[in-house]
Amino acid sequence: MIDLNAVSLTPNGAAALHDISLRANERRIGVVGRNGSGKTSLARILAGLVAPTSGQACIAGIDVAKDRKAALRNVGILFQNPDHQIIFPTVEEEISFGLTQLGQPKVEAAHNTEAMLAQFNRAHWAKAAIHQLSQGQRQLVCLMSILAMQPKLIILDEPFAGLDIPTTLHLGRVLSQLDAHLVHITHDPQYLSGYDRVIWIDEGRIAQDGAAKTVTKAFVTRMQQLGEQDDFTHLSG
Ligand SMILES: Nc1ncnc2c1ncn2[C@@H]1O[C@H](COP(=O)(O)OP(=O)(O)OP(=O)(O)O)[C@@H](O)[C@H]1O
Repeated sequence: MIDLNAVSLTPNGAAALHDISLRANERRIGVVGRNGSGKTSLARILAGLVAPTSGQACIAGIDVAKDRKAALRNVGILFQNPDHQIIFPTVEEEISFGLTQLGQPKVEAAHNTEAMLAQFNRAHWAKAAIHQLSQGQRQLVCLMSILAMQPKLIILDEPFAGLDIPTTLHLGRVLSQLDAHLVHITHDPQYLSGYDRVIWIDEGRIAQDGAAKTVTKAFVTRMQQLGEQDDFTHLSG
């Protein structure tokens, strides 16, 4: 599913990712790392939203930076802040937009939008004004927009940040039931229990990659050691 070959990303001259090579086919992959370590940069590369400065990123055999249309079919990305993703005033417009981007005629897109809302028992949201929904509800709209497009891989960049406990649990249940492959970026390793693989990114490089339990344990131990030092010298920039 994921094939990164010597990927580097150097926006504005400073490297965010250095020479990352990675092959992965697990269904549930976690990504952890400090602030500024390169997690979001990696997410944007995987989704094809930015092209690597050097190297190549392929998802399901597609170079996602070069073939944007195929990338849209294969990869969905859910950002931490739904407002960075939402473009349209109503829920049905937001969900059907992605489907028309995939080439579905308006009638088909409308039908599939209705089906997606019904699947989440949210048919009554169709005409709702998105700005009147809560952050958790807007996050669910974004997730429905992505799921409607039936991607093979979904990238989650801190999907629970700012959500209350019941909303987090609800979204977590929805995510755990998905057939799609997930790459879940988080600062909270508890969300990665039961995952197939965890990758720890540090200063734009893979610091550790392996079984979820082993990597999250090493990561937490290291983060606690750094926390005890009580300084911010590791923050890049
Ligand atoms: N478009 C850009 N222009 C300049 N620098 C960038 C750009 N995108 C990322 N960077 C830099 O690359 C580094 C990695 O940033 P990134 O957002 O990927 O980190 P992160 O691990 O997601 O951080 P956080 O956990 O704080 O969200 C940072 O030093 C950041 O300032």
